[in-house]
Amino acid sequence: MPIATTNPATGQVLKTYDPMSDEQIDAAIERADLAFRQLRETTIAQRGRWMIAAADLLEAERDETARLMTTEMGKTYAAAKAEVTKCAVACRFYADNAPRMLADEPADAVAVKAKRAYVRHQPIGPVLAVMPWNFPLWQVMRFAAPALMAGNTGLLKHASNVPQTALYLEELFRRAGFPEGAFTTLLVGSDAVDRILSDPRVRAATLTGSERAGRSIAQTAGRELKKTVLELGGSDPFVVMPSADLDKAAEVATTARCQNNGQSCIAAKRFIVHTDVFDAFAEKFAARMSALRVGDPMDGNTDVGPLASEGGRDEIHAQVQDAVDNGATVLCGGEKPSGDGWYYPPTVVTDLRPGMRMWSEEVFGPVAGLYRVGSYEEAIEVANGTNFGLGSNAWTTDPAEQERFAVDLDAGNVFINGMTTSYPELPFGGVKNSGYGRELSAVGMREFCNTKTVWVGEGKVGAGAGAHSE
Ligand SMILES: O=CCCCC(=O)O
Repeated sequence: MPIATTNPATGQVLKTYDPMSDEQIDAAIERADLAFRQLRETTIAQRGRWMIAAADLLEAERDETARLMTTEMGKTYAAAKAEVTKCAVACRFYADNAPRMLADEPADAVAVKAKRAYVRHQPIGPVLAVMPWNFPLWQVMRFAAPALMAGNTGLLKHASNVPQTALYLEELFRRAGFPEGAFTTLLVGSDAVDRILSDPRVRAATLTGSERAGRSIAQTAGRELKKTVLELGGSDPFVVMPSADLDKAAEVATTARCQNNGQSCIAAKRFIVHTDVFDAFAEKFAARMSALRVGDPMDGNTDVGPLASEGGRDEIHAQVQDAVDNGATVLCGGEKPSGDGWYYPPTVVTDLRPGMRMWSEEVFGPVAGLYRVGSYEEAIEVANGTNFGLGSNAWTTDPAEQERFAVDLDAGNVFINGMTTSYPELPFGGVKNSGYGRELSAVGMREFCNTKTVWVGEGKVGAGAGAHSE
């Protein structure tokens, strides 16, 4: 894929970039390594001031940055502005909370026969971040803010269709005051990732992307014995039980499916509805999905903009067609529009069965699969009957049932009576083929830290180091 900005609303190529040469990549890794040595000597308070400066810049430049993202990948301008704001909030959150998250943790010195023992969290070095286009600023920020606050440096290999957003990020951290090389954008294709991660100066990698990309990076990291955090796809269930408020559930279901033009790993994708409320929910949901306005993402009245690529649109249409050819029913949408731009209408498909592509694959666009179930047990079986396990939603006002869902849903995130989303305060990640490791919160920040045990003895004969007799 060429490194280029192509406007999904028109299909027009606006700007292209040559990939960096091997020499340029080497020089960037060298700068990241040098910057790491510099950054680890700075105080957390200093890094916090730079992170706050990044938040200030993001807020001041919100509208133009949002326009850039909309032009590169088609999300609505309103959603893009909200994304910039979310990034600024995360910068402030990590500036404020990193001191607490990285503070030494005293251990029980007596129990370990020490004079003093504690756990220290130290940075590990340059981390490669391979990031997707769907939240081009946020996906990067949720890695970069905690990583830089911890004293690591970042090397970003962003998706090839968002090069201008990627370059903006490098500039943002530089202008905020971080040392040269602390955060670098590598304009490279995915063929360069193996080489970069194999470089001994690069200590770890984080990837948000497809299962295929995750397997590839995990293979390299395994060979090189490097830590990885992988956030891969999802086919999130959205379960609706008889006690649920159906109007609210249908409203949130529509947002949960069509947020970001349907292109989110944690978008609800499979709507699993108890038979007692199935018809009522289906009617409300299809009505809301059909009412969404599809169009120019810069227009404030638009709910759903174009998909990011022509290939992405062809893929979801092929998934819908496959279901229809095999006996599924389309309640709304399902027709590929002609004309410029890679638009696709909000679509609801029901009567899905195992063997259909929509049953087992992630659908990355505004297309919902609707499943009828007869009991709690069947709801759990369908919800967990996927190789993915990222987010999940359950709608029920019964407290006992809420507890059961929290335990039984096989996912990294369970949201009851609400939409799955990420918060800087909460860990984010998946199980099964949705990946491993966590981003955000203290858990995410420490993924790229050396959690170091420090044991201090008396240093005298008969006490301290080596005094363990058992
Ligand atoms: O594709 C993944 C989307 C994550 C969105 C979020 O962090 O809220």
